Amino acid sequence: MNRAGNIEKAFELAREDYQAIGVDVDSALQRMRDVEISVHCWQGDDVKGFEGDDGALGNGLAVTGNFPGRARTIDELQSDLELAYSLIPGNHRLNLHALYGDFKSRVDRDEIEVEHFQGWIDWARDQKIRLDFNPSYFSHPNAADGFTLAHADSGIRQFWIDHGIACRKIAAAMGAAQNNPCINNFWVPDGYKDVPADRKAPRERLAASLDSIFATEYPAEHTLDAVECKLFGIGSESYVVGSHEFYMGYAMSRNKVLCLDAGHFHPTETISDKISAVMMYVPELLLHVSRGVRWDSDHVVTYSDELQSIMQEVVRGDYLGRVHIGLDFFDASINRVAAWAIGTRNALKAVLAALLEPTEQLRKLELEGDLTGRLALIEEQKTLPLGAVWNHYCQSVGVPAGSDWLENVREYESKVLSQRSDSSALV
Ligand SMILES: C[C@H](O)[C@H](O)[C@@H](O)C(=O)CO
Ligand SMILES: [Mn+2]
Repeated sequence: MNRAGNIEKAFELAREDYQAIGVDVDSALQRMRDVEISVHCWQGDDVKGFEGDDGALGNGLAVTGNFPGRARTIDELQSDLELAYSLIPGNHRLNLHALYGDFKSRVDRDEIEVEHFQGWIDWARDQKIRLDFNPSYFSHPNAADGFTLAHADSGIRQFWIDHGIACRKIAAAMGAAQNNPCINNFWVPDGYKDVPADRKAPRERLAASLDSIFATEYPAEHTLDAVECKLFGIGSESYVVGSHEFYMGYAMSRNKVLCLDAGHFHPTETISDKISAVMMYVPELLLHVSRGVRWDSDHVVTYSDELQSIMQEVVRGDYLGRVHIGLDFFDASINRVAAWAIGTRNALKAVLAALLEPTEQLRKLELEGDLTGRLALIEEQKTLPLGAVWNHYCQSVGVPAGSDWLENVREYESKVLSQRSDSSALV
C-alpha cells in the first residue's frame, strides 16, 4: 500500500482506539479546523524589520545564530511565510510588528500610518490570512536607556505614547479590512539592570501612558488591545516595570486582553496553571507560545509537557473562543522557515492532543476521588496513536504528513535561501 493509503489505514485503527475510551475523533477534527494560530513575522528576519537602518536588535531581545537566508525585504518575508503556511494544516494568522511596514523613506515610529501597512493588508487578503499587530518599543534611540512608556522624560514618553496611538489606528484598519478583530499587543522592555530606588513611580508613569494611548475607543470587532508582562530580561534583571501583577491589574481594571508569554516567568513557573485563574477576571487572553531555556525566553516551541498542558487548559476550560494563540520565538541557528513549521505544527498537534483527551472521564474519576484511576488514564492516553490522527488531518487538508514537509523546506533552501547574502547576521 502507498503512503497515503497507510496513513488512512493507521487513522481508522487510531479512531477505534480513541472510540474505546469515549473520544469522538471526528468531532475533534472538526473543531481543529477552526483553530487559528497567529504566526509571528519576526522569526523570518531575526526581529530586524524594514525601517532601513541597521536593524540592530536591543532592549533585552537577542537572536543568536547565522543560518543563511534571513528575509531582507517584505517580498522575501512574504515568500518565506507562504511556504511556511503551506506546510501547516489549517488557516492561520500573521502577527506583524510595527517595524515591518513598507517604509519608502525614513518614517519614525510616532509617524507610522495605515498606508505603510496597506501592502500587508492586501497580501493578507489575497492569502486569506488575518493580521494581528504589535507596537515596537525596542531597537530605537528613544529606548536606548531601557525605558519607553515609563520614561522619566515626558518628551520621550510622549514619543512612545504617539507610537502606541499610531499603532492602534493601524490595527483598527487591519481589523476593519479583514472583518475580524486585529489583536494589538503592547510589550515594553522598561526596567533596570540593578536594584531601583523607586519601583513605584515608573509603574505609575506606565499606567498613565497606557491610559493616554487607550483613551480612544475602537470597535471591538476591529481591534482589541493586549498587554504583555515579563519577569526579567537581559539588562532588566532586577526590575521590570510591566510585571505580571502590574498587567494583571491593568488588564482587569481596563478590560484589556492579558498576554501571557510562556517564556516570561520564573523557570519553574508555568503559564498553563495561570490560564483558568486569569480567565475568571479578564475578558480574553493572548498566549505567546514560546519556550524558555535558561536565560532565553524565545526558543522554538517543541512538543514539551508544558506545551501540552497549555493546550489542555485551553481546551478543558472551553476557552478556544476567548484565547488567542500566538507564537513568539526567534532562532537564527536553523532554517527560519523550518522554525515556523516546527513550532506551529507542534502548537497545533498539542491542540489536537487536547481535543482527543477523555476529559469528562478524567473529571469523573477526579470527582469520585479515584486519583489512581485519573493518573493511570492520563498516563495511558499519552501513548495513544495521536500521530496517526495528526497525519490524517494533515493529509485531509492537503499539507505534508509526518516529516515530509522538510523536503519542501530543503528544496527552498537550496533554490532560494542559499542565494541570499546577509553580512549583518549575528553570530
Ligand atoms: C518581539 C516580541 O514582541 C517580543 O518577543 C515580546 O512579545 C516579548 O516576548 C519580549 O520578551
Ligand atoms: Mn512575547
